[in-house]
Amino acid sequence: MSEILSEIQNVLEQRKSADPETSYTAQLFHKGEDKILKKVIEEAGEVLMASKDGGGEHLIYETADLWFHNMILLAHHGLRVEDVLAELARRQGLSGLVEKASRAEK
Ligand SMILES: N=c1c2ncn([C@@H]3O[C@H](COP(=O)(O)OP(=O)(O)OP(=O)(O)O)[C@@H](O)[C@H]3O)c2ncn1[C@@H]1O[C@H](COP(=O)(O)O)[C@@H](O)[C@H]1O
Repeated sequence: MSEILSEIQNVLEQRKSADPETSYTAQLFHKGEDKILKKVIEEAGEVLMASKDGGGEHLIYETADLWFHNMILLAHHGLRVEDVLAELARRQGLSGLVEKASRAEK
């Protein structure tokens, strides 16, 4: 896994028990799931707007916000980035169209 994702994830784990007065992340954990979900949706909307504005640096910035808040949501549920990467690895080489067709057969 990318070193930066790993480092951020370690910080997130530490922030679960940190003082909300001193950390944005600790504030979100303290406010709980609904606030974290609200941020994920808000950041997804900002990604949409950045794309419609032409992408570029703005899209990179908003995508970083979205990924970061999604990592907080995973951590809230006791999940890790490695879990998502493992799922992506499992799907590697499996065409999305083939996977969709296999679901339709069930
Ligand atoms: N990568 C990030 C990161 N990306 C975005 N953000 C924050 O996420 C927020 C983005 O949401 P908005 O723009 O809507 O900001 P806002 O208006 O302050 O948010 P609301 O009041 O609306 O909730 C901003 O406050 C950003 O500073 C981040 N805050 C922290 N990190 C990482 O997390 C680490 C720990 O941060 P703290 O827990 O704050 O020490 C940092 O060292 C960084 O590595």
